[in-house]
Amino acid sequence: MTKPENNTRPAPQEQVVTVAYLAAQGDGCAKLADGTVVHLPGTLPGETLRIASTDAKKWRVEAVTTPSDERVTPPCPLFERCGGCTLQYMAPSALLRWKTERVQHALTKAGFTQLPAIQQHQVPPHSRRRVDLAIRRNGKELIIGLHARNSGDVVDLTTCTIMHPKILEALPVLRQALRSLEGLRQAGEIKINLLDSGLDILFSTDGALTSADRTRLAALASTLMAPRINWYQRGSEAYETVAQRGSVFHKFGEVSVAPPAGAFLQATQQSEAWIQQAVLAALPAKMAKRDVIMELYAGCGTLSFPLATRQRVLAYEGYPPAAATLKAASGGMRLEVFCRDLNRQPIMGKDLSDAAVVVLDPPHAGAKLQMKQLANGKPKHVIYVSCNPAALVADAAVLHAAGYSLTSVQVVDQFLWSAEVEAVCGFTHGSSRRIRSGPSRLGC
Ligand SMILES: C[S@@+](CC[C@H](N)C(=O)[O-])C[C@H]1O[C@@H](n2cnc3c(N)ncnc32)[C@H](O)[C@@H]1O
Repeated sequence: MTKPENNTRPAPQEQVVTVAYLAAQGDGCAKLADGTVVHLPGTLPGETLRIASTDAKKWRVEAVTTPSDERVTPPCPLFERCGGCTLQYMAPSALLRWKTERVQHALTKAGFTQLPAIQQHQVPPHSRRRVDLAIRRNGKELIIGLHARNSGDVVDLTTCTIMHPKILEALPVLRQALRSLEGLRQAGEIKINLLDSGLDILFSTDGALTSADRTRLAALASTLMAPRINWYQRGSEAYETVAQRGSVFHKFGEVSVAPPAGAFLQATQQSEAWIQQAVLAALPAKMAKRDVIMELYAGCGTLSFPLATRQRVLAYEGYPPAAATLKAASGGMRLEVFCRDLNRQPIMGKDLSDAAVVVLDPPHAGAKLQMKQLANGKPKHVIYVSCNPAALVADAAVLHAAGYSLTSVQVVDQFLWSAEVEAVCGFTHGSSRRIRSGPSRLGC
């Protein structure tokens, strides 16, 4: 018997649309015939597309009929599957321009209508020195990689266009060694930091390590010449060192620090230098000997040590191991370190007003409570390092309302082919100094 035909499914509708702009995550946005805006991932401004839908809500791209000049062949063979570098079809120069526009848009939305010339920087491929990957058992295989697009599956990173070669080369060795761990039942996570002392590894498993596992991990540290491997069982707060074969250190300029496992570092060595230089360049030209810089969200000292070469610095950090690292390395410098949760206990306005400059580099969510206090204290200069344009809108709006003007902006694209962007913004209170506005300058 032949199956009756299902005539209930509607025929797909088709439309031809033109992409007008990119949304925050880089999806192309186009208007349908009825004026509705649709998000079309994988498309670029100016492109003409044939799109189709069966329910008038979800539209898919059938064909890019007029591709943009800025469309390129994605360099990574895993591009279609891996959820990591979703914008690889965009020429790097277009990507940097778009990220710069996002920062400009954020500052304009915050109220700063007159923007200074923006210096831009972009890291090259194969430079990422800090990765956070998922581990999965798949039969006899072990997968280490990033989540697939729109799914919880993990794509094995057999290659990668962003990772530093030293991390990429370690992955086959890690797969081989972690596969044999009895404590790894189905899943785990691994963070790898490429420090000056070598690979620093922090990983988790869903089971307890056996003594045989610990022997295997000691051998793994030797094979990778990794000075340290730390481990925790999922759900546990604390990690432990399971292999240590040498000292762990990382240098910020002349200063050597011993970062805790999984420590925050800027994504690449080059972008770290650009961010440091941008912060130093945003300092006022003249400072008195007694002037103090207050630094909030200091981490292990990426900015603290360069700043301390200029002035006395009071640095605040909320993660105790990072604050301890910073403190341990601060000897002999004009640097005092305080461990403080700035969400619970922000520095009060009256204390901030004593600082000649406040430098802050908050996490992704921004610094809402701390900004209120900055607006109360009104220190003369504020240097804000942003990793999230949405948070920048809110935080910079507080400065605008408090009477600050924007004096410098540098954009650093350190997460190539993603929508992430860093910006270093200098603000001055009550400045009547006219800023030089003009076209952006490419500084990379
Ligand atoms: C974007 S990182 C910047 C670190 C450092 N400036 C650097 O460039 O390496 C943000 C830092 O803020 C710290 N942090 C996050 N939440 C905090 C809080 N509530 N109070 C104080 N510090 C916090 C994190 O531990 C992290 O070190």
